[in-house]
Amino acid sequence: MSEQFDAIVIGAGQSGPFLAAKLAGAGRNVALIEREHLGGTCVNDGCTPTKTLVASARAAWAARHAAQFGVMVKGPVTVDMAAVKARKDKVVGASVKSLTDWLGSLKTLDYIKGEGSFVSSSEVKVGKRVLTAPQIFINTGATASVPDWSGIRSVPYLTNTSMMNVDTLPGHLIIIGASYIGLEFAQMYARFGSKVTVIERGARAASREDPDVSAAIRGILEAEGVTFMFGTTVEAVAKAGHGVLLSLKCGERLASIEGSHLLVALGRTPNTGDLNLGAAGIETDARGYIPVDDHLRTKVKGIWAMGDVNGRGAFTHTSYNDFEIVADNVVDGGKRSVAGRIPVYGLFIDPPLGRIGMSEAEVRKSGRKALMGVMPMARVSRAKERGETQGLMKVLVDAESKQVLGAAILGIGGDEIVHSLLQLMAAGTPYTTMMHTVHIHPTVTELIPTLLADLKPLE
Ligand SMILES: Cc1cc2nc3c(=O)[nH]c(=O)nc-3n(C[C@H](O)[C@H](O)[C@H](O)COP(=O)(O)OP(=O)(O)OC[C@H]3O[C@@H](n4cnc5c(N)ncnc54)[C@H](O)[C@@H]3O)c2cc1C
Ligand SMILES: NC(=O)c1ccc[n+]([C@@H]2O[C@H](COP(=O)([O-])OP(=O)(O)OC[C@H]3O[C@@H](n4cnc5c(N)ncnc54)[C@H](O)[C@@H]3O)[C@@H](O)[C@H]2O)c1
Repeated sequence: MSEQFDAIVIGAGQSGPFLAAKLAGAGRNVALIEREHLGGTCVNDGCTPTKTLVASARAAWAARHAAQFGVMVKGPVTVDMAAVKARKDKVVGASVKSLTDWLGSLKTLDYIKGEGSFVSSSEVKVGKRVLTAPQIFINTGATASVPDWSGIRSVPYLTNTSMMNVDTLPGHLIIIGASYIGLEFAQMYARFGSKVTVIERGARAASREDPDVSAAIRGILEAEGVTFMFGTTVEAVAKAGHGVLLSLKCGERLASIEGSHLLVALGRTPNTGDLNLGAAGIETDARGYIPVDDHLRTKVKGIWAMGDVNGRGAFTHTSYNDFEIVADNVVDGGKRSVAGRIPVYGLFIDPPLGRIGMSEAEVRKSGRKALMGVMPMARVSRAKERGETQGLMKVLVDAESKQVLGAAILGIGGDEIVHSLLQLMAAGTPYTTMMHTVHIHPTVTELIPTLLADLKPLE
């Protein structure tokens, strides 16, 4: 006998729990199915713990550089990795608890621990239970991809998930992949005191960024002792003592490298393999994502897909925005759409990168007439006063409409400051409005009008 609900949510990532709560708040009977931890990747082994660790790494950096500010720290600065992990666990634990308490307080929400899989387009199995509902929402997220290199299964490699259990200092951490995950962990562990080598098959770090931004990111990390090996792929992996030995190919040249720990950070695979989607009549695309329309509906009536699993975003804020769109449409009778969502994200190295809209490369490819301004952070008073002048600011605007097309702010506060340009973009306000507004001194944002006053045609 199946159990009847008004709605079923599979996966408790960054949209599922909020949608389940919204539906329950509207008086609907909802089943929320989660096989691991409430809050999914972001809370348990993604944003929250990594940014907590980044904060510990920043404290280590500040203590080591205190003398440069006239502050004397006696003796060598050491990092207690068990205490770092305990602090991280506390922050994560509090977040999971508050989510658990909140969801537990909702009377028509049934939280079911287990793995959900489709039996038909209106039925989902969890353990021995079969649930049925006219509306089913998938929010199953993604997991670290693991390559099929020879020997990989015989070594204790790490992913972003198992990294969360590390409570000792790796002697030499080798990271494969120089993108968001690899770069954040690289700087963090270099600051904790590990030797860090990053291996990347492409030619630069953060290759989705423009070459000047990539080069500045590389410079920041190299200055802190991180070694990069570009144009390099792993051929095989083997155990070596307590660590790992990697056989590498750098162009035509063969090489090897030995490390105490290996972190694999080369992308994520959507969690669709366990859902038995065929029973619901849903097919994934070639990379395993669930195709959706602009309202996040799958091709099967009554089934939606939100978050990383739909391939329309790969961030917590995009997953949460998926919840807002679906909730508005399904509960409040709205017509919101994902079309036109401005791409925004941060890279949380220190100083961070804040990114909105199009890159220079994307603007060039679009062929439109544009203006661009670039300013090194070394020109910003606040950066000089703080003694942190690495990075650059870059803004692109449409030459005719004067609207902001995109921006990259790599520097102190870059992740926050870039939002001022985001609001101009969202409101369709010409950049000249910001140029003519008085800003607070001394801030980083006060230099954006100066940057805008010096825009040059993109040749
Ligand atoms: C190391 C790291 C750092 C990150 N940092 C940031 C950051 O700073 N900012 C940012 O915006 N994004 C960041 N991200 C990305 C962000 O974590 C994800 O985009 C975000 O979690 C959205 O995921 P989601 O809602 O799609 O699902 P997820 O958070 O992945 O959750 C999906 C949930 O579904 C469950 N599940 C899967 N299959 C089933 C099933 N069959 N039955 C039941 N349950 C199931 C899983 O157990 C999981 O709990 C980071 C990611 C990583 C890995
Ligand atoms: N700050 C943030 O918001 C944040 C932080 C961490 C993760 N995330 C999310 O997690 C997702 C995954 O991040 P990621 O860094 O794992 O992956 P990614 O897909 O962004 O980058 C993977 C990198 O690994 C390289 N690579 C792939 N195969 C390789 C190989 N065999 N040898 C050497 N290099 C190889 C690629 O060239 C690329 O540079 C991102 O898309 C992002 O959405 C976001």
